[in-house]
Amino acid sequence: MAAVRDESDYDSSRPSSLTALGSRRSWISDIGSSSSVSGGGETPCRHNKPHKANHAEWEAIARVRAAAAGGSVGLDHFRLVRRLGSGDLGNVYLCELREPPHRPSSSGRLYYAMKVVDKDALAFRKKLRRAEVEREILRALDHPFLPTLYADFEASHYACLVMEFCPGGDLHVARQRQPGRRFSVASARFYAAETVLALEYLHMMGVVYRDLKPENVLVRADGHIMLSDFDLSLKCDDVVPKLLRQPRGDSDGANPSLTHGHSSSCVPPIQPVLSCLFNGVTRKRQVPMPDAAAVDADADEHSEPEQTSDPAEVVVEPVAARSRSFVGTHEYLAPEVISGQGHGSAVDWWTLGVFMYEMVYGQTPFKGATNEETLANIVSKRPVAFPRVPASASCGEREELLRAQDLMARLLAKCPGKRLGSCTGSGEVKRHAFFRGVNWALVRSVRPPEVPVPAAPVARSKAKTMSRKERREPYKQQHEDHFDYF
Ligand SMILES: Nc1ncnc2c1ncn2[C@@H]1O[C@H](COP(=O)(O)OP(=O)(O)OP(=O)(O)O)[C@@H](O)[C@H]1O
Repeated sequence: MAAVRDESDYDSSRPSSLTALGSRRSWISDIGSSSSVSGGGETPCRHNKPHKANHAEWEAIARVRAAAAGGSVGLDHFRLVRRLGSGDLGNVYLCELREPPHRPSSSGRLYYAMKVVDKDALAFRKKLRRAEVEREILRALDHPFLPTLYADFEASHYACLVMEFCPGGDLHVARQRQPGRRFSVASARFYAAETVLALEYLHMMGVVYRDLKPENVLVRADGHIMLSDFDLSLKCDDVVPKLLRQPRGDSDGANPSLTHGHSSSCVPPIQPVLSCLFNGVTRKRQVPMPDAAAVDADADEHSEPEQTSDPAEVVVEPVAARSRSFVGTHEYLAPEVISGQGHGSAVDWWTLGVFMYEMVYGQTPFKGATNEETLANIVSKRPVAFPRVPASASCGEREELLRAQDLMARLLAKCPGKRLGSCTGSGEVKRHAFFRGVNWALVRSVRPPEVPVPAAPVARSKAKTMSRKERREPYKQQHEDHFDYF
C-alpha cells in the first residue's frame, strides 16, 4: 500500500499550526529538548527506559557506552548483519554489537535493528525534518508496545537509530499465513487491544501516530506487538494535561460531551487536552447489536458503548492538535485528511477501525479499483458495510462478530466529532463491549496468538560480515515462521 505524504507539517519556515490554548511546553518537548545534533558521535539523550532497564539488550549497550571513549556509542560498535527492509527515509539493518555481551539473551544472541538515514539525501528531498521528528519521538518513548531507542548517533552524513529488533515480521505478513488470510476475532482483539494501549500512550505524549496499518505493526520475539515508523507522526509541542473536575451527579458539567460519550456535533472539542475526572458519573448501557450489513455510526447519535463503573478516569488526548497535511496510506486515510479540513488525534481511531476490519475480513473497508475510487468511497456519506455473518457461525461467534462490527462502525464514523475516541480518547474505545474481559493492565502478560519461532543460534565464527553488495540486497524471509539470519 503506497503512502501519501505532504511535507507541510515539517516545513520549519512555516509557523506551527499546532498552537493550542493556554500553551505550555509538553512532556515530549521537554524530553526532546536535548536533541541538538552533534557531529560524529552519539547524540546526547536520556538513557532512561524503565521498561527496558533490565533487558539484556539495554544492559549490553550500557556496558559499551560506559567503556567507550567519551561515553558514546557509535557505528564502530556494531556489526551489520543484513538489511531488514527499507522505506522512504532509509534502510533498516539487523545488527549486533561487535563485543560479545556478557549476558546474552535467552536465544543466545543480542540483535538490534538499526535505521540508517542518509541526511544529505533527505535534505535534498526536503525530508530531513521528518527524520528529526521521528528521532525525537523515539527518544521519548518508553512503552511495552512501542520501540525502545537504545542509541542514536551520527556517522558521516548518516543518522543511525538503534532500536529493538522484532523477529516476527509484521501483521500484514502474519495475516497472509492465517486461514482465509484473516485473523480470528480473538486474535484481532488481542492485536487491537495492544494497539489501543500504544495509541493511548502516544496520545498522552502529544503524538498523533497517523500511519497505523498492519505493515507498521511488528511482532516482537515474545509475540507482542511493536508499532513502528513514526516519520509521518504529528508531534504536538503544546499539549499539556489539564484537569477538569466533574462534580458528582452534574451531568451538565464543564464538557457535556464527556458525560454523554459522544459529541453530537461535528465540531471537534476545543480543549488542547481533556483530563477529566468522572466522579462517579458513570452509566451502564448495553451496546445495541447491529444485524450485520451496514451500521451507520454517524446517524446513531444517541447510542453509546458500554460504560464501566470506574469511579474516576483521567483522560489525556491531543484533541485540538490540528494539521492539514495529506499524509497516510490511501486505504487508511480518514475522511478529514482527504478533505483537508484539518485533522487531529481522531485519525488514529479511524485507522484503528480500518486496521481491525482488515484483520477480521482480510481487506480494507473502502478499497476501490483505483486510488481515486478508494478516496471517493472514504469521503462518501455511505457508512461502512460489513459482510453478513456466516450462517454457520455459532451463537457465540455471531455475537462476538457483531460486537466487533459495532466497534468498527463507531471507529469508522465519517464525522470525526462523532467518532469513538474523539472526545475523551482511548477510554471510550477500551470500554466498548468488544473488549469486555480484557484486563488492560495485564495485556502484556497475556499469551499472544502466535510466538515467532526463535532462529537457530549461529556460531559467531560462521557469522560473516556483510559486503556492501549484500547489505543492499533485499531481505528475504526464508521460512514461513522464522528468520534465517545469515
Ligand atoms: N525494529 C525492527 N525490527 C525488524 N524490522 C524492522 C524494524 N524496524 C523496521 N523494520 C523493517 O524495515 C522496514 C522499513 O522500516 P521503516 O518503515 O521504519 O522505514 P521508513 O523509511 O520510515 O519507511 P516508510 O517508507 O514506511 O516510512 C519495515 O518495513 C520493516 O520491515
